[in-house]
Amino acid sequence: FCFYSKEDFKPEMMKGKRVIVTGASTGIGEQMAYHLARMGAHVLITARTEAKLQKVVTWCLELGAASAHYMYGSMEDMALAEDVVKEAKRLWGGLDMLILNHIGYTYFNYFDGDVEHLRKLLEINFLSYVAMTVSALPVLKESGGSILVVSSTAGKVGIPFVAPYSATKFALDGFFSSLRQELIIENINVSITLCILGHIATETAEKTVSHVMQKPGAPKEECALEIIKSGALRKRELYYPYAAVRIPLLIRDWAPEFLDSFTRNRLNVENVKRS
Ligand SMILES: NC(=O)C1=CN([C@@H]2O[C@H](COP(=O)(O)OP(=O)(O)OC[C@H]3O[C@@H](n4cnc5c(N)ncnc54)[C@H](OP(=O)(O)O)[C@@H]3O)[C@@H](O)[C@H]2O)C=CC1
Ligand SMILES: CC(C)CCC[C@@H](C)[C@H]1CC[C@H]2[C@@H]3C(=O)C=C4C[C@@H](O)CC[C@]4(C)[C@H]3CC[C@]12C
Repeated sequence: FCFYSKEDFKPEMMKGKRVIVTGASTGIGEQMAYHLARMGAHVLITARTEAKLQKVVTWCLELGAASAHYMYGSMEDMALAEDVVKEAKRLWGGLDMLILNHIGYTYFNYFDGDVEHLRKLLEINFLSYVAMTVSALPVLKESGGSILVVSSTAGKVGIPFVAPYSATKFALDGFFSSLRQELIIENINVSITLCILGHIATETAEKTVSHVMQKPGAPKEECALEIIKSGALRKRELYYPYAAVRIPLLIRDWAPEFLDSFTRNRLNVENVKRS
């Protein structure tokens, strides 16, 4: 019964919806913008590099977006985070979906003790997500909208060489899982979907980790579509690729030492030289 009663995703669900996608100049965010455009949504995309955003907007219009706009700047600046939501209100008079996806640059290596890097990364990867959510909640309440938070296996289990990044992703789980409970208690019709992603073949990821991974990452196009679907269906969490993410999570609380050693064995750690 549970299986058959589940609602299916249809692209028409996103037609005319007003969506913000952050970090959409490259990678998974860029692919989400293209999927949304094909579905006939209104999109407002963000990142730091204006030239790349311009190209993505042009493609979105070509693909059939109801409208496509961009805003550029660094998400270290909480004023920008708030301005993006203000711009959506100005353009469309409301908002249906907030997709929080951007991340700041981080290294893949032994923790180097740089606390300032961690502080900056917390601002970009975590605090700006909270700031955007605070600004967007009133309009999302009006529309019965959704918040999608893009996270990672490294935001649920301990993975070596990503200590600062991992900290910011664990923070997202704590904050947004707590907020989700409060929205439910108060009968507020805004969904929160935490998207737990494994290794995805984006340019940044391939550059950063191809030397330690034994297999190539999953396709970014399919990943982007699964994220949109999970938000439209108001799921609590998404696991993509399903088995590669879900199985470690099931092992996590029952055999943590086993998962730790399995993870270390799965990475070519000898290729990581202390920098
Ligand atoms: N790829 C992977 O293997 C995995 C990715 N994820 C998650 O998926 C999401 C997307 O990752 P992916 O597509 O690989 O990332 P990319 O590096 O391809 O894209 C990152 C985006 O964020 C923007 N960005 C970078 N720095 C800032 C900043 N300071 N302020 C605002 N925007 C910024 C970039 O544009 P610009 O440089 O122009 O600002 C770009 O648009 C992230 O949340 C990541 O944690 C999770 C698990 C695995
Ligand atoms: C059970 C285990 C075998 C699973 C191991 C999976 C590990 C190796 C996977 C899961 C999540 C992945 C990281 C991620 O989330 C995002 C980024 C940011 C990007 O800019 C650069 C790559 C990086 C650091 C990925 C590196 C590889 C990670 C740690």
